[in-house]
Amino acid sequence: MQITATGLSKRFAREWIFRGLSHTFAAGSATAILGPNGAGKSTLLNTLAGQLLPTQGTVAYLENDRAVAVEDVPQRLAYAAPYLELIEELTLTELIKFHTRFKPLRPGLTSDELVSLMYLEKSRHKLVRDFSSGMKQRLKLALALYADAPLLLLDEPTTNLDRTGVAWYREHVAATRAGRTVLVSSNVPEEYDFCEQQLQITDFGAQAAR
Ligand SMILES: Nc1ncnc2c1ncn2[C@@H]1O[C@H](COP(=O)(O)OP(=O)(O)OP(=O)(O)O)[C@@H](O)[C@H]1O
Repeated sequence: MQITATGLSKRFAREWIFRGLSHTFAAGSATAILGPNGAGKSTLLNTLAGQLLPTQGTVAYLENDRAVAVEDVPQRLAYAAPYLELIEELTLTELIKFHTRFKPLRPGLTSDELVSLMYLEKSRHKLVRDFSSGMKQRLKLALALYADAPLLLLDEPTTNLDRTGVAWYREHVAATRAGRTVLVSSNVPEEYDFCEQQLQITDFGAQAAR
């Protein structure tokens, strides 16, 4: 899916978070959205995904040369972020079953295979509430990486992951990124060094707005 931002600007109250951002995210490309804490990376991801309305400017989506309406973006979107919560009252098996009703896995991949890919076989019947923070992050990532969705948004993807977890993320993002438009919001090179493009949010930030 191609995403074209034109003159995109977002303001919360009196504060411009970014302003005048025009950029085309080509179908199949991977872009890192970089900037310090609070610079507006998550806000930009959410605006590009159509989850937040821009204050000014537009976002347009194109899939196989056809325009996609913003209300049809969520079904094409897989999103992992620290602020997106898992349903903690469910067991792993229940959660995958529930989640994949709305966001199916890529063709041919079963829920059992997903559990194996996450190395969580022993935790099938454990409540997600009782997972460690690293296990929860691996679960969030796996549900996004292995979703059948052409747009993949990863916000600070290695949050809570140890060295093994980071290596796992890198292996599985490499295995699943082909053909998808990937946006990674990050401060950590090992999260985004596979991205061929980088966008510095501060280039479109408060200073640029003055
Ligand atoms: N709903 C909101 N209402 C008002 N201000 C908001 C809202 N969401 C974000 N902000 C503000 O927008 C700015 C950018 O926040 P954002 O979370 O996008 O930054 P970030 O670059 O992703 O930060 P981090 O690296 O810490 O995750 C911050 O000043 C934040 O307080």
